[in-house]
Amino acid sequence: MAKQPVRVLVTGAAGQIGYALVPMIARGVMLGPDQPVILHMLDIPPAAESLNGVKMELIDSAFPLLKGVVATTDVEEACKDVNIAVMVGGFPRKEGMERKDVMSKNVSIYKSQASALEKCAAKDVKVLVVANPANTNALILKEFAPSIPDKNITCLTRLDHNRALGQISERTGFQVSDVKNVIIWGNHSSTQYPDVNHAVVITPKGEKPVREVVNDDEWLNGPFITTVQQRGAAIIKARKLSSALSAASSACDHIRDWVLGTPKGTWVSMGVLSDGSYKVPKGVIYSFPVTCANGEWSIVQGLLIDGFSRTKLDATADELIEEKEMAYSCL
Ligand SMILES: NC(=O)C1=CN([C@@H]2O[C@H](COP(=O)(O)OP(=O)(O)OC[C@H]3O[C@@H](n4cnc5c(N)ncnc54)[C@H](O)[C@@H]3O)[C@@H](O)[C@H]2O)C=CC1
Ligand SMILES: O=C([O-])CC(=O)C(=O)O
Repeated sequence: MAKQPVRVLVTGAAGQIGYALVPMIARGVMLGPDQPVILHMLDIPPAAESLNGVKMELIDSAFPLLKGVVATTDVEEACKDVNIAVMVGGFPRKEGMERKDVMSKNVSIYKSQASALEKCAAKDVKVLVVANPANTNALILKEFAPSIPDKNITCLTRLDHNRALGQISERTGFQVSDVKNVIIWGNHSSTQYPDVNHAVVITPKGEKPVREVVNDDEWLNGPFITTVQQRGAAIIKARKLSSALSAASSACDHIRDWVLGTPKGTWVSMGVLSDGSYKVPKGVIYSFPVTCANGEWSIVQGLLIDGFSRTKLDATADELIEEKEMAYSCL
């Protein structure tokens, strides 16, 4: 029997991530090749014409899985009965800015859209915040949508996770699909900590630790970390626009693994509400290693954190606490 369509909201759908993301969703990249979808697209009134153009292109693409398109500038209409909400709407940073520099513009959007989601979305809606500062926007959304379960509100650090996999693949010559279990800890910002201490490469001789295969701790503890931390800025410098296709692709990875489960023996990175695991302060949305099954994520427990890592986990937590205070002062 054919599955019932899932309603997927994309906010900021007339923007550049939106333009890359909606065809991926309509093709089944996010929810699988047998899952029909109805796309809900929200943008602001000045972008209404452009949003309608995206709707026209979706119709013209004749995607077999796409069972309907709602394109609107009315936030409540956009949120009505949605099962999944990918929150991309907001202002991107420009060259020379840190992600928290767009805080005052973006957190107020997340406060008001939290109320619309709470009022109109399906009760078990799963929310992924992409717009920056992603962790803190997700936190604000959580605080102002108290009836949405905390575990249903997440932010995107999968792009950073995928960037780390890509760097290890480039360095070692192994396929990116043969590298697994890197971790992004903390904030989606330049303080994030890309950690390879538990990562492995699948080689013809079996699984080997990334540290052994790379055999260059100086690179792993220095340029590797800063390259991943600064990759967003490097893309902005090169494109004069922020990452769009990689952000869209990673957003699909995030939701797909959350809904359909992570492969056995593999974890991914997701920004989720801290429960105090790994001595991370409670009450911030922090990126952890997680596995997913039956539509729920769980933080991977019991990983050894050495002194170098401890300092880095704490520094990115401190920044999130500072961002939380800054966000409240903007509201
Ligand atoms: N977490 C991550 O890994 C990444 C996050 N980002 C962030 O994603 C966001 C979107 O980036 P782009 O698509 O490049 O920007 P963009 O400027 O091309 O698109 C943003 C869209 O949001 C719309 N918008 C603004 N306020 C809105 C509101 N209140 N409701 C609905 N829509 C609204 C704008 O009209 C625009 O169409 C930015 O905040 C960017 O920094 C970008 C890349 C990666
Ligand atoms: O860096 C930015 O502003 C956009 C972004 O979040 C990323 O590419 O990681």
